[in-house]
Order: sequence, then C-alpha cells, then structure tokens
Amino acid sequence: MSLRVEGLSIARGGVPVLEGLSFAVEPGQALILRGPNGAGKTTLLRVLAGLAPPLSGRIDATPESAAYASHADGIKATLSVTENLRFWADLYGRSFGAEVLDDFDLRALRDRPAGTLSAGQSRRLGLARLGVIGRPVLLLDEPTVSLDAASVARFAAWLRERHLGQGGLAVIATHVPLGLDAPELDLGRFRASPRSTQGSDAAFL
Ligand SMILES: Nc1ncnc2c1ncn2[C@@H]1O[C@H](COP(=O)(O)OP(=O)(O)OP(=O)(O)O)[C@@H](O)[C@H]1O
Repeated sequence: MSLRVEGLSIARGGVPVLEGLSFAVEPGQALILRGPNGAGKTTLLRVLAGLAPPLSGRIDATPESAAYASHADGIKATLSVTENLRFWADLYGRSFGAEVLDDFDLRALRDRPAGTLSAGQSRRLGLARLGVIGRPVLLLDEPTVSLDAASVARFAAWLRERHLGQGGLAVIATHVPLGLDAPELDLGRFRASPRSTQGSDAAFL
C-alpha cells in the first residue's frame, strides 16, 4: 500500500490553507511534515485521514487503510491499560498480542485504570493503539508530545522496526527529530495564495 496525493487543496474553517500539494509515500517510507505553527500540518493529516474533505485534488488511499493519531487518544479512563488495548483489538477485529505492552513500555502499568496514567504514560497507551490496530498508513500529529527522551527513542524504534520495517508507511508532523531516515515536506511552499480567500475577504469589506 502506498499513499499518493495529487493537486490537493485544503481549507480549515472555510479558509484555504494549502494548495497544489502533490507527493507520494511508498511502503516502508515515512514523510515528515515541516512548517511553522498554523502552516496546515494538522489540517492536512485530517484530510488524509478522511476526517475532512479536500477542496480539490486526489488522495489515492482509502481512509480504512489509515490510522490518525493526535492528542485525542480515544482512551477510556475507567478501563485498565490492557482492557483499553483489548477494546481496540476487538473493535478492529485484531488479535491482541502482549508484545505491544513491551513495545510501548506498558507492562508495569497493564492493570492500572487508564484515567490514573500520567500525561506521558497516557500518550504511550494512545500510541500503543497503533500497534494493536495494525493499519498500514499512519497519520501522526506530534506523536511525541509529553514523552520523555527514552519514550521518544522507544517509539521511534517501534516505528522503524515494527511499522516501516514491515511495509507500513507514515506521514508525521513533528517538531522533535525521530531519527528516521525520512524526507521532509515543507508545507510553506504550498501555502494557499491570498487570492484564494479574496471572495470571503471581500464579503467583510
Ligand atoms: N477550527 C478551526 N476553524 C478555523 N480555522 C482553523 C481551525 N483550526 C485551525 N485553523 C486555522 O487553520 C490554519 C492551519 O492550522 P493547522 O492546525 O492545520 O496548523 P499546524 O501546521 O498543524 O499548526 P501547529 O504547528 O500549531 O500545530 C491556521 O491558520 C489555523 O489558525
């Protein structure tokens, strides 16, 4: 499974953000999204995930092949760590392998109610969801927020070995280097021109 994007234009809140965006990510590859705050990284990931429609252009991958991960982790606070992982496995028709507890350093926390986890522990559980549901296309929005250095390294190793190394691909917005041998896409080059918003501006003049 590869991800191909052609001539994509996207908007947020009715305002065009990016236009004329084309790229391809092949199996085993990651693409790092670059751009300052507000450049459109989150907006792009949400469109790729099928959570919002593009203004125009083509995305060659089905939303069913993708998993989007942001700070909203979908964790159920009253369930334990293991119960959360089982819940996701059941939801996606996957078997739950205990190795995911080691991949995301959750073994010692496996019986803890998820609502009692620290921010970083909770983030590790949210990322472990990706290991359980096994989607080939990962769309990751600042996945390392709240993680300490050891956890960042552990997550990068999981991405390299268990996901990319097994033919998965990833598009990642991150301000933290993950040490992946991955090309970077500077979204600044695709900023929607002010002309695109002229119509809506004119309405307020
Ligand atoms: N709900 C919204 N309604 C209207 N505009 C929005 C909304 N959310 C974001 N925007 C605007 O859309 C543009 C793109 O935002 P986006 O969140 O995609 O940027 P980003 O590159 O992910 O930024 P950051 O690095 O801060 O996370 C910004 O100008 C932002 O202010």
